[in-house]
Amino acid sequence: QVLVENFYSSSCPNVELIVQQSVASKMQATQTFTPIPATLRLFFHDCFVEGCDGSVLIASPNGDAEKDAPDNLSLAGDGFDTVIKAKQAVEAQCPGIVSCADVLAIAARDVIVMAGGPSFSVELGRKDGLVSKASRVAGNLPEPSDDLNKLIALFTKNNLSTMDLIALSGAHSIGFSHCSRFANRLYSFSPSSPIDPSLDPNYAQQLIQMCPQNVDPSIAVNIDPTTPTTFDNVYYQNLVGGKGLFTSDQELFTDPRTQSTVTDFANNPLNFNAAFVTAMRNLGRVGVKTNNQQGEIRRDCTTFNS
Ligand code: HEM
Ligand SMILES: [Ca+2]
Repeated sequence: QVLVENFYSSSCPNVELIVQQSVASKMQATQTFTPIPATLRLFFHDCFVEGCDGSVLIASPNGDAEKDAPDNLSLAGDGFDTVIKAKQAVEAQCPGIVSCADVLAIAARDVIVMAGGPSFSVELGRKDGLVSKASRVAGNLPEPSDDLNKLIALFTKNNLSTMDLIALSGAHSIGFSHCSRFANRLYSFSPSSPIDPSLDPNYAQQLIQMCPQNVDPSIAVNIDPTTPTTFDNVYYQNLVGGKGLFTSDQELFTDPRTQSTVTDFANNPLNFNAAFVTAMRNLGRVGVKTNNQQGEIRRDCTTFNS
């Protein structure tokens, strides 16, 4: 019923090395940063819908799989590709042994390390789920406009604490967002103030420059304007300075319930790292399936076995 760190120690002792090397060659091949944030976000979106079970990886010819849901359309292809390739590398040495859900969990850790974040051991033993439906996504993923009450409620539903919410939001230390996800904060915040007053005015002007009204919907900006390709605690320093990109980010500093933790993480990178590692382990336990009734070891991450 529970995950363990050494789950594959006799059945596939090199699994973590194989995944890490595969992720490294994906990085070599793409020559961009994009696989790193894409893989981390993919893990989050997997765990919050049906649990950490690889359900997000399934491709449907009918376009009705989990990945086809509106909330998942902005998951970058490089994240899927990173996991699918890593699983292929694992299958070549340990066929039918390691789940896609576990490969995704290992890859998510590896990309954090590649971006300069903390390393940690990953609990393993997940089975791959048997359900992947677009219709099961709505309401299970947070929206960038969510306030703290909504965020806490959603994380609580997944057995995650407010501390986990604050720490995991630090993933927004890396990666990109499309303009549409925060444009309301620049142009239509409230009748009296079209620009969200919790935004630093200079940062707001920069965002308006990068994201003019009617901007090409494919344009994306760095979520962390300061150190966008380093996994660090500067995200929290940004929040203190009014440079949280989403309402969901900025709320963590605005709301008195979470402000002191944000300030602590801004000042103490080691406290952030420790909380993040704990929170990633908690995230990796969400809704996991560990027996053969609940799931399978998928051979190809994009299709159920049959
Ligand atoms: C707390 C509530 C959260 C909200 C509302 C949220 C929302 C978003 C949004 C709107 C984007 C931009 C997507 C786009 O336009 O392409 C994004 C990107 C991202 N999110 Fe979150 N997120 C949250 C939590 C998390 C968590 C817990 C993680 C991982 C542990 C995470 C990791 C990422 C990463 C790495 C990106 C960048 C993706 C890329 O560059 O491909 N987010 N998030
Ligand atoms: Ca899932």
